[in-house]
Amino acid sequence: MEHEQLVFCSRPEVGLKAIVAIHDTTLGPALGGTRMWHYHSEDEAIKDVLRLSRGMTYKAAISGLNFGGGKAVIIGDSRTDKTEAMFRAFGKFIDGLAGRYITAEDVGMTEREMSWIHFETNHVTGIPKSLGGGGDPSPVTAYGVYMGMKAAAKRAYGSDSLSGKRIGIQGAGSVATHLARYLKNENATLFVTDIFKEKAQKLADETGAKSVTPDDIYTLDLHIFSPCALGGVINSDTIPHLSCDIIAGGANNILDDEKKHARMLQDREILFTPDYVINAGGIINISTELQNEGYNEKLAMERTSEIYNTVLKIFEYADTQNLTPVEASNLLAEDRIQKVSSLQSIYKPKHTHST
Ligand SMILES: NC(=O)c1ccc[n+]([C@@H]2O[C@H](COP(=O)([O-])OP(=O)(O)OC[C@H]3O[C@@H](n4cnc5c(N)ncnc54)[C@H](O)[C@@H]3O)[C@@H](O)[C@H]2O)c1
Repeated sequence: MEHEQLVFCSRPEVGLKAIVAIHDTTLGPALGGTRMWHYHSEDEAIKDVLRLSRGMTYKAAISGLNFGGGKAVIIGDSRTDKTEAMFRAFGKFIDGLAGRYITAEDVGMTEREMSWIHFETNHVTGIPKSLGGGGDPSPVTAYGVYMGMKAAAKRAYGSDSLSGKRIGIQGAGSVATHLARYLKNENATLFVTDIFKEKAQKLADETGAKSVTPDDIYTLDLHIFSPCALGGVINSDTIPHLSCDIIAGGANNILDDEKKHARMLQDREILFTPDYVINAGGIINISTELQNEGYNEKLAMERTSEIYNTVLKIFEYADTQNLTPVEASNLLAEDRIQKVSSLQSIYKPKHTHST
């Protein structure tokens, strides 16, 4: 997948085994979260970090940000294995990359760990608001998913109102919770699921959703299916069971095989809203932490609301070029990277540089 750099970090005394992947730094330093997950093997972790970091390159590019794509994974159980020493060791490895990679939160991480990493490096975002950061980015991510979902509804139904729409949310974690609140306020009819039944039930109780089993979410009769758990859930096994008009979710890499499964959805006339476009609120949020003026929530929300227009633009481009939305989005992102890259031959005195 044409990565620039893959870094293995090991400190057995504190249980740290981490991998950092830097995919592309044409637009700027590689920005992307750290995921802590109980991978079954190193191979599985490598595959995940390679895919996720590539996704970040496209996400930053399509969102108009001056950042490249990177991601890190820590192999371990986020419920039992976390220690201050582990994350400080990780912070030292990040610091060693001297700003080529800037980390943030992802699945399995909280502000507490970001603060531990911050003890050792400044190349970290998503630190608590009390320390000048933006805190947990998931509320902004959810807002972006909501905006992207509305744009998809506009495209499919001619109106972006989600009132009365039957929407299934997979995963009852951070992004899903904030998303469900927006959807409840619009009077959507919600269904939620999680591998931890009590999490799904808690969200259902709060939002008036119906809690369903993890298997049933794929077969429900829905207007919109919103995967907000892990990647790869739209695949050759699940696509034949789906009964929905739109897929618009916050999870990364929702399609198991991007090309093949985007086509399969197109053939079934299911509108797929590219995940990395609509879940970009998180990176947009943390990117404002890196400005000279510091974190700016209002600006983050304003920029995230632009996801609505970006999604409509992608659908239009896909139409005119006879592409799937994912192909269209990838081409638009690559086009921006290429055009910005071609500007590097213009001489610019160092003191005028800005990010
Ligand atoms: N947090 C952010 O700001 C952000 C930004 C961009 C993308 N994302 C992506 O959104 C997704 C969710 O992120 P989050 O921060 O809400 O994570 P989270 O850990 O808070 O929530 C994920 C939830 O999904 C559940 N889950 C896992 N596998 C499942 C399955 N097969 N069926 C049903 N439930 C399942 C987990 O139990 C958990 O409750 C991830 O793919 C993440 O990469 C998050």
